[in-house]
Amino acid sequence: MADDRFHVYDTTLRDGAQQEGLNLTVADKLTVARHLDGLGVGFIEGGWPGANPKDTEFFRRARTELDLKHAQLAAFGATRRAGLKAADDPLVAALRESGAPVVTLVAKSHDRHVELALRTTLTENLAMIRDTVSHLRAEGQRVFLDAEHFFDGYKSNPAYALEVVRTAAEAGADVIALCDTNGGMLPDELADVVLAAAGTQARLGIHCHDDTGCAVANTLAAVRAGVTHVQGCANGYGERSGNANLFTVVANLQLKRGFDLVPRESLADMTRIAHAITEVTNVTPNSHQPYVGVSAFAHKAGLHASAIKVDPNLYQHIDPAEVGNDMRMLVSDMAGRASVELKGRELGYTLSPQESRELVERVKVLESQGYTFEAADASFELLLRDTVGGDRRRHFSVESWRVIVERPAGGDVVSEATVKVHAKGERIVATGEGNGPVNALDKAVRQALERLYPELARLELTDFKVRILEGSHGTQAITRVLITSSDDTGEWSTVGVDENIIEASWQALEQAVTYGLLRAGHEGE
Ligand SMILES: CC(=O)SCCNC(=O)CCNC(=O)[C@H](O)C(C)(C)COP(=O)(O)OP(=O)(O)OC[C@H]1O[C@@H](n2cnc3c(N)ncnc32)[C@H](O)[C@@H]1OP(=O)(O)O
Ligand SMILES: CC(=O)C(=O)O
Repeated sequence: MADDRFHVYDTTLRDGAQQEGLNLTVADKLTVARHLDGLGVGFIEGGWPGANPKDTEFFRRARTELDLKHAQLAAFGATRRAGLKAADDPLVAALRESGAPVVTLVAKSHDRHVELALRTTLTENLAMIRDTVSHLRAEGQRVFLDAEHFFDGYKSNPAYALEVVRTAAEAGADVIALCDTNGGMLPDELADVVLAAAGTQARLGIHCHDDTGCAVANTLAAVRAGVTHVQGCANGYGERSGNANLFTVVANLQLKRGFDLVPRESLADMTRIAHAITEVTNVTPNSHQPYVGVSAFAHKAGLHASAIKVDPNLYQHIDPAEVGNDMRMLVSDMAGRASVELKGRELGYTLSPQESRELVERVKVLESQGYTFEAADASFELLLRDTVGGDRRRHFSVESWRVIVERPAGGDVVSEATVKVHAKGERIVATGEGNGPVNALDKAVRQALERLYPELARLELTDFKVRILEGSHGTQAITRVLITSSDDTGEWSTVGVDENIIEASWQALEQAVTYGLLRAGHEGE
């Protein structure tokens, strides 16, 4: 069970699910809950039982299907309707019957919202809070209260906003989470309001939206001002611009402020967990996300690399391993000798100063022609091998290739490719038919080489991207082709550039096959 003195409260399955385009099934929610529990958060808000069948079902299935090691489940819902008894409100009943040990009630704390949105009196709103909290407490549930629009409410009517906090605490709510619902606050003004709310003596929490890009900063400012309960969402999911990113909040508090929030080994699993959750949500991971993004510790500038060569801490705020991430060197026209030397080391090669100089020059010239090695790791390694070993990658040489694309009268378009290659002392001529010219070339080259290199059967082209580099030349523009290939154990990318799209594709394809053969253990002749 997590430490009760400071709460890490996740609301991915409720507020995170309010993100446009994010739709979770009950099974997805159960999976995300397991990942969050693996991270060691204290509370997982599972949804709003009674508001929709899926959330009700989630709490029903959670009873038997979730075996949480750290976290407690929280059911979210609103205070009773105006004019109704809490015990008679069907939505309050759904919270009671959810089986969740914790209920988080959302309550209005902004006078204008009470009058305009709830269409009731300020006094009745306080009664709704008091009744609902005390009813659920009497039923044996722990109650937290989300004071909706607290900061805007405080600006409008400070005495009323504070009265909401007091009323909830006196009725038995353990934590009053102050919500920046519209996400419009900045850290300094938010901290001042938290300090004012601390005068109520209630235990305070914080729930921030990211509409000013300050949700994490606001959360940290609130902690500094005394809150002991932080809410947020995995990967910063949430309505509009999202919620405070819980991963960033936890990493900041634990690594920069010395809080002991999640087990050290769980923090070191954070990058994996963040990505595992994106697999479930089907939301493309933000590669630039602090701490856990794939680019969070990727270095492109040559000057950075030259300092990192001496000491990685010179250009990194933490050791990436603390959050389960890795440092990566990117090679591009911004590289220097140190960049390629370190990248070489990452790939298992030791480059001499002369080789590094030569390689960096080749990279810069090729990038000026349109190649990109940052996105084509395998092409860079082949270039490196050429540089250090003097063309060590000849598994086959190409005499010629030809592609015919034809649409016979009344028929479908067909492509046919012929390749003439030399490999292991043989001259081989092979043809392939495909639904497009690149597919036909791919089949022809496999047809030519598979007898000599049977491992090629495991190689698969998984992605093919084309980009026009100089649009001003219309159909004569320079084309860049990036191919991603995979085998049983991983994937790699290669690049080709030419005015002719088929030649650019062929370059990327030839390198993809060569690299695949290297991976299969063939050093080449
Ligand atoms: C800031 C936040 O993100 S809070 C979470 C918001 N999340 C959601 O709204 C998602 C789930 N919501 C729903 O499924 C639906 O809105 C329901 C089931 C809750 C309510 O649906 P409906 O009964 O059709 O009402 P509708 O959504 O139109 O209006 C909400 C009602 O709740 C009332 N209400 C709003 N906030 C509160 C509150 N804190 N306490 C009590 N009642 C409230 C409104 O005044 C309105 O009442 P009315 O029916 O008398 O007009
Ligand atoms: C409760 C909540 O999600 C908010 O006020 O933003």
